[in-house]
Amino acid sequence: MSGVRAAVLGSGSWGTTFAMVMADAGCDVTLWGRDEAVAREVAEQHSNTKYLPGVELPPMSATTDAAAALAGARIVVVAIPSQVSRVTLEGLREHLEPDAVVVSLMKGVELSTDKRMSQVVSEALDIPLERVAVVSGPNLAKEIAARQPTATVVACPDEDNARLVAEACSNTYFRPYTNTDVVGVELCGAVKNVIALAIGMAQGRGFGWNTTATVITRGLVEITRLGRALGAQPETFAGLAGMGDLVATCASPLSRNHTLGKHIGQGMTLDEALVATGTTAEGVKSSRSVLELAEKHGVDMPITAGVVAVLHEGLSVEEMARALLSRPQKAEGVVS
Ligand SMILES: NC(=O)c1ccc[n+]([C@@H]2O[C@H](COP(=O)([O-])OP(=O)(O)OC[C@H]3O[C@@H](n4cnc5c(N)ncnc54)[C@H](O)[C@@H]3O)[C@@H](O)[C@H]2O)c1
Ligand SMILES: O=P(O)(O)OC[C@H](O)CO
Repeated sequence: MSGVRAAVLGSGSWGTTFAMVMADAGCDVTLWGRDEAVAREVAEQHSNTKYLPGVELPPMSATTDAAAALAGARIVVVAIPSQVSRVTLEGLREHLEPDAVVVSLMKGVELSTDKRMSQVVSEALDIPLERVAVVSGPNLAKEIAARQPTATVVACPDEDNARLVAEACSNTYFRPYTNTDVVGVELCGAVKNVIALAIGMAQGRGFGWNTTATVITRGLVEITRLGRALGAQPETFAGLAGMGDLVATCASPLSRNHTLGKHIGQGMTLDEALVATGTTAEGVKSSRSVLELAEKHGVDMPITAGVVAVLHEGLSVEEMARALLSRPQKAEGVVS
């Protein structure tokens, strides 16, 4: 999409990779981050060795000046940790162009409000939800930065805006599909991180593929159950943002949530696991807000509850497994 001005906020793994995706799609991209050295390296040396070692980036601008990044930007992409997005975006609101479409790449649910990231973006920037899109799918940044083929979902209530964003990130290795089910796509992205933590815990404890397949499948049931209670479309859960991302995140050692869970399963404390994993593992905090959201809507999410209990309440992985398997027998299905 030749020449469209885009700003990407967040110069970590996914922000830098998505800036690369859009630049390779023909956009005129400026990457914004807090770190002056990273911005200089991206702009002058076409690399970001802290987050994407060994990757050669296409030419793009990079700055720590948010006003400069946002000036003239038709598309603004947000790729910072979910829990700091509200305060960060409130500080940038005055620089947003009046016609800008804002894209959330974040896969989390806000603590204290239990809001999805598109809701947080809309409130923090004071723009309608029709101008907020979300991108979610099986999108491990390091594989995409190596220009390996993948697909994703661009969801927005306004189909024209979904198409605008899809065109702006469509290139030879990245294929977006559009969708209007923002609730479903966003919940898939946030809750799969919690399920990936559970699978990492199981694998770290030494459990094999039967356990992994069980947790993926029943995890998808939990995501679907919550999504349906919140008005999502059932078919979203079988798509790229649902099953697709669950498979990628739960199978790959590149997933930070999976890796952190594995450290816990191998016996580390949460603090030790956070240090060992580094960068953002959204599921650690979002597991609590997802569980709260489920409780508010009367939705049963036993795997999510188990993850919260292991991470934050001192339950062991063995105790979590026993608790999950000792629940009353029932028929298989999404609603049960
Ligand atoms: N990495 C992936 O493969 C991937 C893929 C899809 C979605 N995501 C999602 O994208 C979001 C960002 O993840 P990431 O992988 O880029 O994380 P990251 O840890 O690699 O980078 C986060 C960036 O945000 C910056 N940051 C942190 N606090 C900030 C603040 N207060 N103000 C401004 N900048 C701040 C950090 O300096 C860093 O540059 C997460 O919600 C994640 O779930 C990541
Ligand atoms: O590294 P994770 O666990 O944040 O997962 C990255 C992406 O969300 C995978 O699609």
